[in-house]
Amino acid sequence: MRTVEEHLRAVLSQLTPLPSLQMALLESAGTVLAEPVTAPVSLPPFDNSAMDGYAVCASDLAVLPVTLPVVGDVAAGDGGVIGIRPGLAARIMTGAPMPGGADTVIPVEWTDGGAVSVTIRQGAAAGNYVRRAGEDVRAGDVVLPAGTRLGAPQLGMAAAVGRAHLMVRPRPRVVVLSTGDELRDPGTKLAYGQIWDSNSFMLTTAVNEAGGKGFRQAFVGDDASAVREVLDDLLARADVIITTGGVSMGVYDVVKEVLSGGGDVEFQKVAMRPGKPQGFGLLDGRCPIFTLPGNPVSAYVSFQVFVRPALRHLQGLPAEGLPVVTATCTEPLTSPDGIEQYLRATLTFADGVYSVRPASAQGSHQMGALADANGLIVLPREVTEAPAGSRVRVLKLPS
Ligand SMILES: Nc1nc2c(c(=O)[nH]1)N[C@H]1C(S)=C(S)[C@@H](COP(=O)(O)OP(=O)(O)OC[C@H]3O[C@@H](n4cnc5c(N)ncnc54)[C@H](O)[C@@H]3O)O[C@H]1N2
Ligand code: MOO
Repeated sequence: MRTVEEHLRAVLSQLTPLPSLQMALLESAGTVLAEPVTAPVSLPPFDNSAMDGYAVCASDLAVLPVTLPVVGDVAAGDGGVIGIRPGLAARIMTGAPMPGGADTVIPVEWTDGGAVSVTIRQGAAAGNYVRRAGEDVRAGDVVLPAGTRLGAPQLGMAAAVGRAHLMVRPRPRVVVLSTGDELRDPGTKLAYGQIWDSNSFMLTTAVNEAGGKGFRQAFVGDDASAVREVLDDLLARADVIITTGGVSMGVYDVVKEVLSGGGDVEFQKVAMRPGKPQGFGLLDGRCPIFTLPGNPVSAYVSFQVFVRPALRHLQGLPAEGLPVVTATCTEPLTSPDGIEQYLRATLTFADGVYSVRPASAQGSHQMGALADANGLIVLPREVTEAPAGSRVRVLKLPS
């Protein structure tokens, strides 16, 4: 049997990051920058007011109250035609350019709010509520390095430095296909022996959580020609395909049957629980395909351990898995020798320390315990026993 590390290495060795392309700003949400973004101008581009009030000369505020004539208004967006000198004030709005000659801003609350002349009750030194040109970003600064995942603040930053398009690596389009004669769509009636397809919904969501673009394909039954037809079809629109089911030792294990022949996909037993039967390859020599086991918990754990790092690699990011913490386990644990075990668990953080409690239900069909968990305890291959109070590694599940 392969170890988890060996299987992951074998998967990653066959993947190359997706080519970068130019995308409009909003479309690029969730993609990864393939170029550094530099600021063509400083931000703010000009000295401006942080408050609605009056632009004045600080030297006029030595004795208070003081009354000054108001020479005019400056609003945000004004081209800055107004200037003042000592003895004068300009009414100014937040974001408006500082008038020439003014060196400080007095908020309207510290004044009588006059339009023709203003009486100022409270003073301030030069620079009060003035936002200086370049105090946020300087022209020429790299504001977003290549390899940044574009979330809301990063898109805002790109827009703030005037970018309408960015060179990015797109979110990999990942199509999830469940297989099995027993499957039916949620919302329909079940006959005895049937179950609702949960894997495709779970994994499509997991893809999105991992930065990919998930698409759920309607499930197919245990029919080799139907599976082959759907897979052929998916080649045109998927960067990655994930199947679930049909890969163990049963006589209806149709995914294995369809993909074993061509040599594109290798089926392996990996020394892990859950998730032992794994398949991976390049369909038609080009499209990565993961054939994950059908048991829902096995499929989910396999996704987090193998598919998540692969999706990151495709986006040119380090092929990392879920974040890991060390926690004190509240219960004694046992594990078969030579198998890496992933136990569904509840992770808590109190007084600066993580504790973790394994779920009592650890079957690979037991979705209840998975849905209730926020962590996976990882027991390495060589560990067969861990007494209560042991320090264990825990993968934090996306929330
Ligand atoms: N003789 C052996 N039998 C099994 C072995 C083995 O080594 N020798 N391995 C077991 C392990 S471990 C796993 S994991 C499963 C993997 O089986 P398959 O990938 O072939 O999956 P299926 O047989 O199609 O289904 C397994 C199980 O999961 C349910 N399932 C399948 N798809 C879905 C879905 N989309 N949504 C919800 N549930 C699904 C299915 O009904 C089965 O109960 O094989 C063991 N057997
Ligand atoms: O490996 Mo199976 O994935 O244990 O249930």
